[in-house]
Amino acid sequence: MVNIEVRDAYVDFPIFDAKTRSLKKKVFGKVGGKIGTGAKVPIIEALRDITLSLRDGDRVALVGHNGAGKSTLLRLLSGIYEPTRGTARIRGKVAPVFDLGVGMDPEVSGYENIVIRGLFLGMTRAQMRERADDIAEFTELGDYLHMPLRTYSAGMRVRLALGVVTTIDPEILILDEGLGAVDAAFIAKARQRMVDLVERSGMLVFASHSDELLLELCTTAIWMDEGTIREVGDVRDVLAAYKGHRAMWAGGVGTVGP
Ligand SMILES: Nc1ncnc2c1ncn2[C@@H]1O[C@H](COP(=O)(O)OP(=O)(O)OP(=O)(O)O)[C@@H](O)[C@H]1O
Repeated sequence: MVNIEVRDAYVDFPIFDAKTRSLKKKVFGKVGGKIGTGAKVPIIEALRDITLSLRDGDRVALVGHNGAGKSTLLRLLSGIYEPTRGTARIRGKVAPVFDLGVGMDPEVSGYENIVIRGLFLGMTRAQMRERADDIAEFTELGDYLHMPLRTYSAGMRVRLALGVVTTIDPEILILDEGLGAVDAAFIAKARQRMVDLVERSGMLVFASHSDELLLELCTTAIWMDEGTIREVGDVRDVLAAYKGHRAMWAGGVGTVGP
């Protein structure tokens, strides 16, 4: 059975080397979680009072401005962070995809990295060997797959990582956006593989600033704001509410043309 239950969860980061004097001037920024200065050490309250229940088949988008707590929540849902207070119970095997480059070794070849990255995401060596040809073809990296990863450009690395990620069979797929370095044509090619990946995943939680991708892959959405859940609902409704707020927050209404 695949599910995640989070109850009254908080995640705090105490900052031991902060310049507390300037914090007391209370110059508040527009982004980020609340900074508590009551204790001896300033504490960033990245998540506050999170209660959430996710089931098999859920396809959840996470939206919110920079520092709203999306990545922290994804790490909590992956079991990478423990809540400071409250509980987070995760049932199912999690494939966390935060930084596409994590779990790769710059000194070994692209082919070897296909296996290493697959192991990192919970696959077996045999499963990855079986899928290596398909991944190789998808990446279009040709003979570069025999070269050490350190010789690859940023976009070439993302191609390899995306090739691997889109062949796995996850129970719980946790995705943080990180597709910036690849060219648009490759993203278009990767899109169908992403859709197939999500279809065979038990559960998806996906944080992204791309409305288009969220609408394609997700059915419900959670709007994070200053470390709390501001709204949960149908992905279209929540995106519309968030975008309306974002336009107001930026000091304008809608987009400003040239
Ligand atoms: N390792 C950390 N140490 C200290 N503070 C952190 C750490 N990680 C996150 N934070 C703080 O927690 C808050 C939430 O950050 P988080 O990365 O979850 O935001 P986000 O919604 O993913 O933002 P973005 O859209 O910019 O990626 C921010 O105020 C950030 O400064």
